[in-house]
Amino acid sequence: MKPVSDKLRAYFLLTAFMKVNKQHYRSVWIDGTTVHLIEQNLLPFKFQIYKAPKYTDTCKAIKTMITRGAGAIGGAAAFAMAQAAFEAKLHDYIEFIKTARKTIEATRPTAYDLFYSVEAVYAAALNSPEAALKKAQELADANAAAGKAIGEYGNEILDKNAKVLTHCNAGWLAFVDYGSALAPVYVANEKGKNIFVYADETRPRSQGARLTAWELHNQGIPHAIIADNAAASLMQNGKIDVLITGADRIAANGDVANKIGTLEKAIAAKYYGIPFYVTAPISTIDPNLPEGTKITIEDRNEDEVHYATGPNANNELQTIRLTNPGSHAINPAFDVTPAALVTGIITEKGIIEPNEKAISVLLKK
Ligand SMILES: CSC[C@@H](O)[C@@H](O)C(=O)COP(=O)(O)O
Repeated sequence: MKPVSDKLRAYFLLTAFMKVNKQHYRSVWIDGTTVHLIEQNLLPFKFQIYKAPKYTDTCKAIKTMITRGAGAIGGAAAFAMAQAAFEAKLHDYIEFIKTARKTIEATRPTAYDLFYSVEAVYAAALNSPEAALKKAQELADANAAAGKAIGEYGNEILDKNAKVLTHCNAGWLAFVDYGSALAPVYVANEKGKNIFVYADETRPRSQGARLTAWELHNQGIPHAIIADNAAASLMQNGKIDVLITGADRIAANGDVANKIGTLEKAIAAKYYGIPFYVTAPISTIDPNLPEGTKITIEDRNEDEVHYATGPNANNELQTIRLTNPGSHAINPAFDVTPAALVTGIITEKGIIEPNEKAISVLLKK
């Protein structure tokens, strides 16, 4: 990937607008060699920063979903690889960074941004820890800038007063900044288009009900949370104009892995003739995977289905069981939507058709 120019970086800083309590935050950043991450497991009830002084702490943050979402995972993984390079100075340098690379790559299997970032920062780390840190920072800046560009391109598909359905959270929390699926909504509403968003709750971890809703509320975007099983009925009743989601990995033929539940929304959208756009930076496209069926789908712990955490009447966070004690649950984290159900992929370099030819042209740009 091309390094972000000083001009682009300055532009980004001037136009940054993802704010919490009037202060601009990224979802992940590095200060010295300590990685800072917004603790997403506590949102929307508590806003807290998790500090990761060692690369293994950053790995833990990715594994336990303190940070989550393809772009944020990519940013965190890039910084983890840079942290490892500094830690490696005290050890057999090459052995240490090799092991660290494997450890970081083992944190989560589906989001391609993680592998994309680790590969690039590892290559830089072969030169020096300083080069690794520089590369990691460039990747984080590029991810934020990509979100802004996706927002500008995505704005073009949104009519005034459009009603958008989104699934999971692909807003700025899921990236370094700006986000993918919510970025077009942010840009369109800045331009006065009055977009309304339906946020699927997105069980089992409820990223839609918790994170997307929190983001939209903070940005003053009109929205409603809907139960996961409500979307098709809303489509049938003409309440949804367009679907926009993020992506965790896009295969070379345009098949899209995204949060579990995306596939059924895409099928319903096709049935009702509603356009379905996927938003993603180029770092989410895996050119080595010919089709989506080859994408590794993460199997997560069944407790995510059984339990949920939220505030009780005293505003203390409490975890409660939701399901029949004694029953098992199955918890695949992602599904694959075939390219034939996707209207277009909105990237930082424009909107493309979801097919092999368009993707290979895009990757050469
Ligand atoms: C920007 S990532 C795409 C999203 O729609 C979604 O699948 C996601 O946020 C990833 O899931 P998560 O398991 O929360 O890391």
